[in-house]
Amino acid sequence: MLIFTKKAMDTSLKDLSKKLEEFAKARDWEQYHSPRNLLLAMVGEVGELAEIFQWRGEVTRGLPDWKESDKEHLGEELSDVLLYLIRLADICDIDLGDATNKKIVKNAIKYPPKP
Ligand SMILES: Nc1ccn([C@H]2C[C@H](O)[C@@H](COP(=O)(O)OP(=O)(O)OP(=O)(O)O)O2)c(=O)n1
Repeated sequence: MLIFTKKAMDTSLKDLSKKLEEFAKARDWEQYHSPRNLLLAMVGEVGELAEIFQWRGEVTRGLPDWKESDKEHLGEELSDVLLYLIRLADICDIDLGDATNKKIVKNAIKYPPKP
């Protein structure tokens, strides 16, 4: 049986997409959210994400040695990348959930599991 936490159940790509649309509308920022601007903003956030790992050497899964504040920072930068990605997909009229599910199927055909 699959058990979801309340947090996970409450959040879908569509929910996030709607929140981002409302966020942009409320600030009259839709004019800035063009595909190219969003792509550049996302790449900028990927750079900030990379900075967190820069010079640390290899990192153990689960980040057991990291300070809570560093983990929080990581969560924020991951979120920034995701938010711009979702917004970019939305502005380009791509259903990201659907496209991702299709890509997972395609990947499974291209890379079959070990017999
Ligand atoms: N025109 C904009 C500007 C910001 N945001 C949202 C999406 C991101 O989640 C976040 C990015 O904000 P900042 O540009 O202030 O970047 P950071 O939060 O990374 O701040 P800093 O660069 O100071 O660390 O705000 C947005 O949707 N549209």
